Amino acid sequence: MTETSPNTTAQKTGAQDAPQKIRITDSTLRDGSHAMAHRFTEEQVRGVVHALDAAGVEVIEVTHGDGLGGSSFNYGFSLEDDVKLVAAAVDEATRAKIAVLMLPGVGTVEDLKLAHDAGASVARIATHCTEADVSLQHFAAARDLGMETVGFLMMAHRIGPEELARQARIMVDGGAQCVYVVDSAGALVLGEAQERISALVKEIGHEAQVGFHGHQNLSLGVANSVLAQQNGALQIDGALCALGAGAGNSPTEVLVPTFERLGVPTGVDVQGVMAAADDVVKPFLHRLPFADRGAITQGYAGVYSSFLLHAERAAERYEVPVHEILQRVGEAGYVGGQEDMIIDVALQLRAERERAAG
Ligand SMILES: C[C@H](O)CC(=O)C(=O)O
Ligand SMILES: [Mn+2]
Repeated sequence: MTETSPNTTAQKTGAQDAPQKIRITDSTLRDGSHAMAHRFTEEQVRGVVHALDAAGVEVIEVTHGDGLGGSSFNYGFSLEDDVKLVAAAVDEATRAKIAVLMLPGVGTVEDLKLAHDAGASVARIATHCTEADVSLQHFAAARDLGMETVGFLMMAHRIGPEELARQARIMVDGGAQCVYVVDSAGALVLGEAQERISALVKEIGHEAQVGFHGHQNLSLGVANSVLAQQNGALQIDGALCALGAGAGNSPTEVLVPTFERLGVPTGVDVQGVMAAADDVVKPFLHRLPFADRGAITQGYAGVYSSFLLHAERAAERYEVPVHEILQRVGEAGYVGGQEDMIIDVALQLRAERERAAG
């Protein structure tokens, strides 16, 4: 069975059978880019890739937090060019595949080609959970380039399991070999993650794999990942030290020993991945991802995790509480790409406060 073979074993075997191996994708160098305000250096990228590769992590994602082409005024400028960092990661890895993320419209097929030329071999194409159809030409291009393809249905809490499964079907018909339930807001609570994974496995599991990408805003990233695996997910995302948007991602160094204790093979060395977190990532962090009031509000109100730093900056500038901004952003239902609306919300709150003060 190849790494990207469908979930057939998960569907056919009984509970007593040995669990199928899952694949961990580490997103420290992509989702973690949000938490680092996109300031990763080449030296940091090399250090993280070296440690993850040595520990046996099979896929390492390296891109601006908002994917290829994300370096911009709206999302935040990268310190280093994405393609340069991808090339450094490819150079450093001895066995891991290097993945890139792209959001159609933020990045283009041309960006994907450049990343592929630099050695990236996995294309993760992300859309809002209701917009899978915008990914079709990008899956086709990635397949033409010979890349492995993964679909990312972001903000998966916003629609029900059956509708999400229909969107996953669109991605698979377009060429995705795996589709992820992406809990961008860290808002899915246990059974809600489980139901979405089950619906996708039922719809696409005989043709493609299903994955889960969690955020820790309600501290459920690891628990939701376990439930995802138990319901047939074969690809799980994590990040060292949880480095990711909002309160961060499911920590890779917690996922690996947890799955080992559950008897689920990951192929990753427990001590190696714990050392990667402690010795390589922790020393360069200015702040550890943490479920503070802003991040918890994101999980509670269903707000895109990547909005956290944008909201914190607006809160400071317009002197309004960050959790109030995020609560309003959640009520308004803004999605990735609407970062500028955070300023609008902060200005509204500020005006309301001034009116109330007379
Ligand atoms: C572009 C986003 O950061 C993708 C992601 O990791 C998520 O939605 O979560
Ligand atoms: Mn994420």
